[in-house]
Amino acid sequence: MSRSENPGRLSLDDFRHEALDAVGSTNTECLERARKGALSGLWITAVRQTGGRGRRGRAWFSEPGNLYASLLMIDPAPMDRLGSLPLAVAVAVQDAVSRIMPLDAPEVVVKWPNDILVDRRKVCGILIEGETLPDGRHALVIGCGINVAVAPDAGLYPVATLRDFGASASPDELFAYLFQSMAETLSLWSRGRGIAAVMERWKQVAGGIGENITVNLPDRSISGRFAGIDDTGLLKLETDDGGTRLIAAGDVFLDRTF
Ligand SMILES: O=C(O)CCCC[C@@H]1SC[C@@H]2NC(=O)N[C@@H]21
Repeated sequence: MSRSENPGRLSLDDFRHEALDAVGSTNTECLERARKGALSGLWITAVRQTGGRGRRGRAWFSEPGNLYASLLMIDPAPMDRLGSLPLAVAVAVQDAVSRIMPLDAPEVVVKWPNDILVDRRKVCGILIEGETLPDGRHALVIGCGINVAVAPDAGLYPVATLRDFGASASPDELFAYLFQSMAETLSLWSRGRGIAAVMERWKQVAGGIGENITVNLPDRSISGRFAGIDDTGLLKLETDDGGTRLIAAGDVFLDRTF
């Protein structure tokens, strides 16, 4: 397929990086750049953020020592394919983090859809935000906060730093791996047929498949057996009544060690 038939398709050459010292939020900065005409593939990193944002409107600890990085994408895929984007991002982050971990460290595991865990503790938060630009294009920003050296307690999940497991890489060194893995993974994902390969990789690095889990939905919690994901990245939950529910969004809690 030519680029004109699929304008969102990314190639490795589209990715570039701008490093800042302090910024309000790297996600906000990317969205502002998009409004001024920036193209897909722009990474903004910052040593610290003065207004770092987490999911559900929570603040995100953003002092120096951790990695704060956001990637801008413009119309990366048709809307019906975007549900798999958070899982593709998780695949790339899992790969980058794995590369800086010592060989004897516990495995780096993905918890649906895109939490990154080591020893069942969260080491990275991912916030994907989007907006429609005045010219009708859709900007998406993928924001990654990785606990390299500091792990503030978020209350919801146990947390850890990569240093806790003996990783000595700096935020800049980790970013070099993230830049590479995100470019490779998203270039593949942005070609329609590449999604299947990325979803297969997600299953290989996922924790808890086959185990009992609880999913907190906005209005209630449901428990069941985590039966994996469908082709579009939806979570398949087998419930006690014998049915299978497909879940698009929710907070997953693993009932057991994996
Ligand atoms: O709540 C979460 O788990 C998501 C946290 C995402 C934090 C990152 S840090 C870089 C980017 N800029 C922000 O303001 N948030 C994201």
